[in-house]
Amino acid sequence: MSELERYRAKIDEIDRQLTKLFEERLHIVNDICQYKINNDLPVENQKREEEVVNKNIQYLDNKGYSEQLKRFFYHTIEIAKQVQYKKVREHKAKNSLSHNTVSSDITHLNIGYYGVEGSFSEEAMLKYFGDVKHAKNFVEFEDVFDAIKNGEIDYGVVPIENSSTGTISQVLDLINNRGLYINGETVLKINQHLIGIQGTNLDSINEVYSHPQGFEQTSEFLRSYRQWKLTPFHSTADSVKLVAELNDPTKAAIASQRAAEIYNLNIIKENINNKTGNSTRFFIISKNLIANDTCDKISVVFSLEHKAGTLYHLLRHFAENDINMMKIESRPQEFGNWKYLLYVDFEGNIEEARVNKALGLIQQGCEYFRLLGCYKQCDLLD
Ligand SMILES: O=C(O)C(=O)C[C@]1(C(=O)O)C=C[C@@H](O)C=C1
Repeated sequence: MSELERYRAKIDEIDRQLTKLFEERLHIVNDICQYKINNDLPVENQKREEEVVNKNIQYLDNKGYSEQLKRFFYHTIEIAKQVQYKKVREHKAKNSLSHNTVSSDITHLNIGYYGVEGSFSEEAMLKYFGDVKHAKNFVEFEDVFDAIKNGEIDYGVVPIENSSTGTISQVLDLINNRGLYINGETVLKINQHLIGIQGTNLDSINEVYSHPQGFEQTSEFLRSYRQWKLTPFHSTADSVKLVAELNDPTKAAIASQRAAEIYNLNIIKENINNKTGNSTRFFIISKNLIANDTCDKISVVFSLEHKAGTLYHLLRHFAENDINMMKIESRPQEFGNWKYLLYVDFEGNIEEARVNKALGLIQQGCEYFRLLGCYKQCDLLD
């Protein structure tokens, strides 16, 4: 046996032991995961991770290997988390598919929407759920998410994308960061109007209120009135409410016809949106992953590592499994600079083998992965 062969024989024996221990560790990780599922605990526990790393550094005879051991445990724990996330995902998918769906009996549900009465989100809620008797409204996007998290409402309705201004990134980030799920979607045609009190006209106005989206969607019309002060407000409907309260012909709002009717104001100039086919897509969100076999659209989010070809290597799993991607959006990660999360919507149901295969492979290729929802896609208006 040459010298090199002798060293390799030693390595082989160490690797054999490591493999055995690795397997044992993963068995325990699975047990921990089951305990976490049963007790509704999160997979990640950063305090425990630090303990694991620091404790083991103490065991080193040669502290010069501290950095390397730290990296070794970083990868080991990362693998443990991926195994747990996969198990949690499978558990949730199984549970939700067997008995859950957005209930058609909505009388006992608490539903909330973004904005005040008359908001587009309220209209979207009525379109999706029908005649909701006791809906709650929330002034900020965060408030809708907080109300779902603390159990004040079962479902929330929020805008996610406008056909001319694009994704409302804040809502996308909130769904992921707050750990909530998308249960459905609906789309509304959005006609924006210039609204004011009796006696207001284009010459009397000096200040206009709206949500920033309202300004963006009507930017071409507003370009002819550069003298107007544009003041962003919580929501378009809230702006109408404010203008009604101010009762001043120099103030106007940009919002829907319905908001103008509710607050008893006049439309000074109708249909001022840049695009005639202006429409907005809304999400119905909740704490639970809710799906049944009628669902045909899936949303996921995963991290993009800082390596050449990562995007291609992850996205190819969609093409190779014959999955039609509908939308991709990249957003900066919450922590760390120049690190991104990729949000992908695609056609399919989480029970399909091709979907599970693709998601499994994507999950293996990234540090962070989360299923955001499996729901029924709505007809997009032209
Ligand atoms: O101890 C736990 O809670 C685990 O899930 C195990 C483990 C690990 O691999 O050591 C994995 C994930 C957690 O973030 C912390 C630790």
